[in-house]
Amino acid sequence: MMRPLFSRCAPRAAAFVAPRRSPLGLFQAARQYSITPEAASETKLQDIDPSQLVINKASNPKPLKKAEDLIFGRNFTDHMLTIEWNKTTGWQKPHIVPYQNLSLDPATCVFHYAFECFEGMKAYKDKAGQIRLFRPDKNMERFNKSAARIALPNFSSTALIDLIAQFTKLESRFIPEERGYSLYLRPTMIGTQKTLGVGPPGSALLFVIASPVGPYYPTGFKAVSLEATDYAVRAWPGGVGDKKLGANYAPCIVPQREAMSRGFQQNLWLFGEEEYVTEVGTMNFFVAIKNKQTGQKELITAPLDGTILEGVTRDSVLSLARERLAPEGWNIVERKYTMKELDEAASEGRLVEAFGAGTAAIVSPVRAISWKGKLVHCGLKDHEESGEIATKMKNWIEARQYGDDPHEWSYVC
Ligand SMILES: Cc1ncc(COP(=O)(O)O)c(C=O)c1O
Repeated sequence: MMRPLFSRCAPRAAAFVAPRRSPLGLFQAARQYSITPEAASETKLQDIDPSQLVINKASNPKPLKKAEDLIFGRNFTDHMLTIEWNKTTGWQKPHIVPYQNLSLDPATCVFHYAFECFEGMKAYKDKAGQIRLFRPDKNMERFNKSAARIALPNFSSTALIDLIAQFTKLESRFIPEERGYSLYLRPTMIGTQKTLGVGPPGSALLFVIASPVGPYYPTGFKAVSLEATDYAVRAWPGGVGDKKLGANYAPCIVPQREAMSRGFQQNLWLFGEEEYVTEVGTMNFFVAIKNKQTGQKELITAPLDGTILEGVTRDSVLSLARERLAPEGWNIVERKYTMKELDEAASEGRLVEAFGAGTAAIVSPVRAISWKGKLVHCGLKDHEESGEIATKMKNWIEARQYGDDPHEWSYVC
């Protein structure tokens, strides 16, 4: 019988460990993650220390699934990375243990008040067989921001990247060699204190699990159609829609199911009376439009105003567009735009293409959007499944993920 993971969980009286960061560093961390100086003082506790990693290997390695049988998020590797935290001593020794159930008291705060945040990132195998993480620093930055917003502890990004790299290397046999395959990594943090009192958790667990995944479009791009949701909102100014909290996701399922029941693959989230376009399902959204006045081509996406997730792919698309499309005459714009504006551009033949952007698919071309009872066509011809920019972006980003285009975004484990 395996030892339950939480036998180590009770806070212990331990020696005080001197802070690693200067007081100025602590203040800056507090500002960066919008946490109070009191919360920042928690960083005086032990930070995550990769040199203390304890590895307990699985005695029964799992048989590998055939690459073509992989279903997203259904199969998991042999191990998991776990790191416990408590408010008395901070982060404990990291462990890599056999993949196993968690044992939690029914009164654990995560079950009652949703103290949970997570990340979604991928590891790729390059032609030389090396394992590469794509922009893990971005995921760690967002993970820390999400955790701080729900009173979970922060940690050193570089320390967790180091541990995720070690964990990923240990699981490398699960990453198929073929192009398009990868290992989806799910860093997760939960509050583990046993209490029904509503307050900051006194203990937490950070764990990372991994699931081998195949190409999102095994037979090439398939453009999707969307339903604009006008009866529910995903996020609002001052809310938490820009954080990757589990609590943001469950309420999105019903509108998504509604859209699917009417034959649309995803729903498009609008905001406010103006019906600003924000995100599509669990992806950021881009549109390419010819400007009405100047005729200039513009690649537009909603700004980071707190109502959309700060997607790593969104940032990659913007950065590549500024590097490679701007010199060709494209204007790259982060601004608010409305569904009415899209409809007008479509009816005047100025809507060139639209696509979602996220880790799962990289880009997801959009054929049409159902809005106020009509279909807004997004520029694809009937026989086309992707526009030019979506296709280029997928190729450019993939080249960096798989190391064909060596770049600092790719972290060799
Ligand atoms: C709501 C939401 N928006 C956007 C994204 C895209 O983010 P990323 O590019 O970091 O995967 C995600 C990804 O999980 C998401 O859940």
